[in-house]
Amino acid sequence: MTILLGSIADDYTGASDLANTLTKNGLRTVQTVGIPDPSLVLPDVDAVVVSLKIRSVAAEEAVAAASKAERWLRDRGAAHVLYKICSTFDSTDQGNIGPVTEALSRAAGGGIVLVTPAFPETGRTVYLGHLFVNGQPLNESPLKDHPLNPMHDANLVRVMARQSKGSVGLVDLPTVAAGPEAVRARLDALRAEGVAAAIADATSERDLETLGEVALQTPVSTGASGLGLGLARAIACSGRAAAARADTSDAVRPVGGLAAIVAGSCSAATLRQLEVAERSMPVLRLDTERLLKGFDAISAAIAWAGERISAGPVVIAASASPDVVSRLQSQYGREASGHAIETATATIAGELVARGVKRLVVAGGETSGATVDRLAIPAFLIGPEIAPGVPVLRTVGNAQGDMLLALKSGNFGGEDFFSAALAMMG
Ligand SMILES: Nc1ncnc2c1ncn2[C@@H]1O[C@H](COP(=O)(O)OP(=O)(O)OP(=O)(O)O)[C@@H](O)[C@H]1O
Ligand SMILES: O=C(O)[C@@H](O)C(=O)CO
Repeated sequence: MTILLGSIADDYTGASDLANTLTKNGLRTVQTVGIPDPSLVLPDVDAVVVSLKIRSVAAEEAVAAASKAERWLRDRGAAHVLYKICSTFDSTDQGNIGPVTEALSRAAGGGIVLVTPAFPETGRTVYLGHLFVNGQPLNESPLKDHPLNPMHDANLVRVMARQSKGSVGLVDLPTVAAGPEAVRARLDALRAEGVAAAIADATSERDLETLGEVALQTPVSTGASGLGLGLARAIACSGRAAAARADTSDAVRPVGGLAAIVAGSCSAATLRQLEVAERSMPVLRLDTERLLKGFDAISAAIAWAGERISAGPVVIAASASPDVVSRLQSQYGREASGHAIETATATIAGELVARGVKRLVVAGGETSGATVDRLAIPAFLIGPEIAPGVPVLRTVGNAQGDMLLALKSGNFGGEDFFSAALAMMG
């Protein structure tokens, strides 16, 4: 297998979002969880998205894991590697977008890296280096209250510079609108000034096609699914992708079994989706305060689910509003509370699967990462899209046999996302 496009995603939901975009834009794609074991049989594909869980770990750890994945992808022929970050640029002043981007660029021999989290289909646009989320500047959007990395600055040139050793420049919208030649000329000029990374504006798919065409001729880029769209279309236009079109129908063959939803995302979209789910499904709200005090919330949740799940899907959620989250964090610490709750939600998901759940929806990037690790799933085939950025996934190579999953990024999906997902999972 020769990979036309390699990607390293900093979390698992982001990986499935990207894999969905690449598939929709003509690349046969597989999502692996970490670097696959050599014994894992992968289908013949154009693109591999290696999912890592490195968004919120120490920068050195993120760099080490991403560097290993880059080596693996390059050894399989990937001439371009996209570092998939969140479309809301989730990170802190310590990283990890800057340090990982710099490490990947160094490994590829240096040069300027094009960076854009723009993903207009989900309302993420970048203008004059400022990120907007559904029309609101990042720092005024719900991301200001993110439990792990609250975003307080919409100026990505500044945000990226604070977490990078090299300097950061801007490719502005008029330049992008002028087309690939203008973007190349701007990157050359920035490189001559010693700039190591350039935030690129984009507000439309056309801008992303321009950026994808330019990025594809460089070894590394950093961005969200929008840049993936540009890269995929550039590869498809070059005629290098296999004649066989990406087909998602096989991935949703029925798997039977029970269905459940586990949510650890405290994002505004998830909170609304849970309210709506409460009208049609049993929803258990975990008492996270008691959980952190040592109460066995896991056994209680499993017992609760056991009484209901044979009658239909159940929802178990740790999710809470920003004021409740910040109260808990001030008492137990941001990392400690996040980690303890992720472990609890993943354990609950694992117990539900052990009791016959085969169709599972998980809300939240960190929550999905902990759950997929707990289930030891090595890879996913990409099924049809439930909502922009969220496909149905079919497990590959896991001990439980074929399962269907949906890993929902916190802010993705309409208010009826949960029932829409379950309807597509049979
Ligand atoms: N009630 C709560 N109080 C404090 N923290 C919570 C609570 N419920 C969940 N958490 C933690 O909040 C974090 C939510 O992050 P997660 O990445 O899962 O969701 P998200 O940020 O909405 O999703 P994404 O990263 O895809 O945008 C997790 O660490 C989770 O354990
Ligand atoms: O880009 C996004 O917004 C998502 O794929 C994601 O990474 C959220 O975790």
